[in-house]
Amino acid sequence: MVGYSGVMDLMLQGSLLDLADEMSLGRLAAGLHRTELGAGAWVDVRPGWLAAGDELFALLVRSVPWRAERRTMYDSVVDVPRLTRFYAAGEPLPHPLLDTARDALSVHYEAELGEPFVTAGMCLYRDGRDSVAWHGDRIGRSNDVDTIVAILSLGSARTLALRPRNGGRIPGSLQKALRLPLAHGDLVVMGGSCQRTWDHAIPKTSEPVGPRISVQFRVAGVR
Ligand SMILES: O=C(O)CCC(=O)C(=O)O
Ligand SMILES: [Fe+2]
Repeated sequence: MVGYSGVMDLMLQGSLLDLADEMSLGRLAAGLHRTELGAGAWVDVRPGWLAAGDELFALLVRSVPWRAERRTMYDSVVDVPRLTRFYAAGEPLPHPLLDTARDALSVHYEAELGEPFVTAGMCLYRDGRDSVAWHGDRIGRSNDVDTIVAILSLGSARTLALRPRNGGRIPGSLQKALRLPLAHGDLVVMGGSCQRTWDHAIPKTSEPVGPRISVQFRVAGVR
C-alpha cells in the first residue's frame, strides 16, 4: 500500500511532468541569434521560443475564422494561396499566450523599435502547395522607414526565404539569399531596413508537409 508520503511523491511527480509539458515561452534573449544582412537590415532567430505549443496550434487551426486569400497584395501582384486572419490593434487575440508573446517582444525590442507591437496577422498554410511569393511588408509606413516584424511559427516546419531586393543592387546589402528553416515554436524577427531592402517568401514545397501557422506581430500602420 502506498502511504501518505508515497501519494504525495506520486502527485508531485505528476505535477512536475505536467509542468514540463505545459506550454510556455522561453526567455527571449536566451538563444536569440542575429544575422546582419547589410544596408541596415537584420534578421533574428530564436529557435524553440515556444515550448509545447501543440494545443495552441490545434486551437488556432480550429477556432480562428480563417479566410481564403488569393489576391493582389503588397506592392506587386502576389499569388497568395493560404488562409489568413488579421487582428487589428486592440482586437482580442484567440489565446492569452499570444498577448504574452506580443508584449514580451515589445519589451525586448523597445529600444530598437521605439513603439509596441500591436497587430497580429495570422496565416495558415494547409500543405506544401500553400505559400506566399516574394514580397516585403511595405504597406504603410514600412515603405519609407525601418520597422520590425516578428513571426512565431507553429506546426509543420517550412522555409522562410530571404533575398536582397532589386537583384542585390542596394548599396551595402549582402549579396546572397538566405533560407531559414522554421520549426514548431521558432521565432524569426526581421528588422531595420529588411522590409525595404530585402524580400521574403514562404516557397511551395513538394515535401509531404502538414499545416503551418505563422503569427506576425507588427506595429501600428504597417502591413
Ligand atoms: O508565414 C510567414 O512566416 C511569413 C508571412 C509573411 O511574410 C506575410 O504574411 O507577410
Ligand atoms: Fe511578409
